[in-house]
Parts: sequence; C-alpha cells; structure tokens
Amino acid sequence: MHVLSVKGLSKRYPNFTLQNITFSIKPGRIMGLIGKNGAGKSTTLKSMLNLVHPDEGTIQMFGKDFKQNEESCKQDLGVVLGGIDFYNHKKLKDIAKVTKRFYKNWDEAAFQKYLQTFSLDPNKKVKELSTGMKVKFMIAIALSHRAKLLILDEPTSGLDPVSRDELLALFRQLVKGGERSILFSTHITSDLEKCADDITYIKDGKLLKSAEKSVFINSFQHLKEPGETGALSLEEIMIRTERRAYDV
Ligand SMILES: Nc1ncnc2c1ncn2[C@@H]1O[C@H](COP(=O)(O)OP(=O)(O)OP(=O)(O)O)[C@@H](O)[C@H]1O
Repeated sequence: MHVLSVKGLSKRYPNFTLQNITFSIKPGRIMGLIGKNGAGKSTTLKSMLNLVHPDEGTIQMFGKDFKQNEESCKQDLGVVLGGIDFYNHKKLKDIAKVTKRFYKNWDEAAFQKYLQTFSLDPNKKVKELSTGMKVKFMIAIALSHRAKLLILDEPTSGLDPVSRDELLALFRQLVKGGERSILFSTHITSDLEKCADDITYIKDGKLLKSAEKSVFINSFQHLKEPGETGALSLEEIMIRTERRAYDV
C-alpha cells in the first residue's frame, strides 16, 4: 500500500500552471521532489494538502481520500512548509502546549526526548533559534504526535553543510523502521544523492519523471556527451535538462 498517492494534480495561477502531477510514496521511503526555482514544487505540496485549492486531482493518504478525511489524515501527518517565524516571540514549550491539544497521539515523553536529542531548550523563544534548530523543532513536534508521513518544503535550505548532513542522516534514521515516510522538496541535488530512495522531478509545472533513484538516474544517461565516461550525477542531469542559451 502507498502512504501517499497523488493523481492528476493540477493548479492554475494566472501566470503558471501545475499540470497533471502524479506520484506515490511507499512506507519507509524518502522521496525527493526536485525542480529549479519556480518549477512548482511548493505549489505541488500546497495543492496536495489543500492549502491552496487544486483545480484537478485526487490525493490518497494512508489509504484514504485526503479531501474527505482531512482531519483524520492530519493526525498522522507532519508538515513543515516555510518557517515558524510567526511564533517568533513564543517559547518552544508554549508552542508545544498549544500544538499538542490537536493531536490524539501526542506523546509528551517522546517530545521531551526529542528536545534533548536535538539540544533544544524549551525555554528558548523561536527568534533565538538558528535556521537548523527551527527545522529540528518542527520535526520534533511532528515526531511527537507519531506522524507516519513528513512533508517538508526545502528543509535543508539555509543550513550549513554540517547541519545539512546531520539533518539528512536524521531523515534516514526516521524511515529505517519502515513505518514512516518522508517527502521533501529541494533544489540541492546532493541532498538527494545522499538521502533519497525515490525522485520526482518537476519542470515548468509538469512532471518529468518519478522513479526509484537508480532508475531515475539511468533514464537520463542519454544526456551524456560523446566520449564522456561515468554516469551523470543528479546535478548534471538537472543542469543539462534545464540548460538554456541566453541570447545577449
Ligand atoms: N499565490 C500565487 N499566486 C500566483 N502565482 C503563484 C502563487 N504561488 C506561486 N505562484 C507561481 O507559481 C510558480 C511556481 O512557484 P512555486 O513556489 O511552486 O515554485 P518552487 O518550485 O517551489 O520554487 P522555489 O524553488 O523557488 O521555491 C511561480 O511562477 C510562482 O510565481
């Protein structure tokens, strides 16, 4: 069974159209959603989650229709889209106090453990946290209500290489038991080389390919120039797919 199955998702903005996006995620897997700036990654995540109204498409989450079962799906879902900057003056422990009321499965002991593991002081205010600490706090919240699917929009952007590596290692750790899955968007292809099982590539609002990572990489090897040896990396695949000649 799939944890998430997105079929034919479309969203029309005046100057941009997300068209017919289809992909699915199995339990215990990490899917990377890639595409250059403005390709439609955030629009895909927001439309899927009904944060913006999609024009077409169906979303199955945990085997249920997401639209019909939004409240129950959200119990098992952790979403980190953008920051938590609107809570800038709130202490972490106060945000947790409000958040936990929404979740039937809230595990206070687990929350305390994650705060310790991530070296987060519950008495600190959001504005006192670094970018990496903010991401970790949001993940701690998601894990404390035992989310089975984490959806993260560019969680590694703005992090230094050490913090990025740490976060990617944490992602691998989280899916190891086979019970959680992660969908995260990024344009940092090296993150995906390290961490993703599956890749979905969106270009100009359209789905270019969604596949297991090695299948994905193999399917773009025709982009190699004559005489080039070795497989093209994800970065090379993306650069060559997106390359434009500027006529200046
Ligand atoms: N609320 C909106 N109204 C109109 N157009 C929008 C809106 N939100 C996004 N867009 C447009 O949709 C397109 C895709 O944006 P989106 O944020 O999904 O891209 P992205 O792949 O997440 O990019 P980035 O990597 O830069 O975050 C852009 O052209 C953007 O201007």
